[in-house]
Amino acid sequence: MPNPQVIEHADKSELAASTGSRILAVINDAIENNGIAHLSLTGGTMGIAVWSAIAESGQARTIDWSKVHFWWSDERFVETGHADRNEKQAKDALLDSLEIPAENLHIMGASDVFDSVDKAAEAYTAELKKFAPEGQASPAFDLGLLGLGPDGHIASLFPDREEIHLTTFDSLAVRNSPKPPPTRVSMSLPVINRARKIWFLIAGSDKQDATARLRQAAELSDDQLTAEILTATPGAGARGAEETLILATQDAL
Ligand SMILES: O=C(O)[C@H](O)[C@@H](O)[C@H](O)[C@H](O)COP(=O)(O)O
Repeated sequence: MPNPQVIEHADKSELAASTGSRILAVINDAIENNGIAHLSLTGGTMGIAVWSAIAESGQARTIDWSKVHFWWSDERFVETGHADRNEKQAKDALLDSLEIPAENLHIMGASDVFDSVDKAAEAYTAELKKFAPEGQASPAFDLGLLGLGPDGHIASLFPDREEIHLTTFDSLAVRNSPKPPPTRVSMSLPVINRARKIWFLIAGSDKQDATARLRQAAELSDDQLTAEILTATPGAGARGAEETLILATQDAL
């Protein structure tokens, strides 16, 4: 896999606007080449800001949204409609205003739908499998978007814990998350990495330390990424098959 590349942006709004345009270009390409696009979304400030930027730009109308599938790399296990839900934030920012068939929105289970977070995680593993090519456990995403926490986490894979080391293509239940809310569902790293492109969206000076660690790891080949590096900075393990971009604001670098 090629090593991650850094692209610097002046500020959050430039990062959101330019990433929004890039996302639409990836979707167009995927539809042109394969007739379908699979995107894996993230929550977090920038993860939502890109959808608001697309909404403001008016560019959304250029896409046939019936051909686009939305997945989430993690979700908060709270009830449907709760303001903490990553899917709710993305819907409010843009998705609800588009003509997307309900079956294209692959939403991780909410606490009013599943009586345990384990069942919500199992259901997502099954949903991924349903859309996987023959012999695979999940679809290959055309694009996976990721935020990076100030501690170096991605999705709900946090430092100094076991989850980042899971090697199966599953979604997993996360309890006692250091970032609230405490109960979550997350894709495992192998599922996240089944992506042609992975883009980190990173803004703000509180991300400097984590971004520096990510950039250090970006110099390493896949074989050099040790368990120790992954434990300290889970984001270091995320790499797309064709491309990994660190799209960041100046103050995050
Ligand atoms: O569920 C979550 O909390 C997010 O998916 C998480 O992984 C987020 O992307 C990062 O924490 C960055 O968030 P910010 O962009 O808000 O700093």
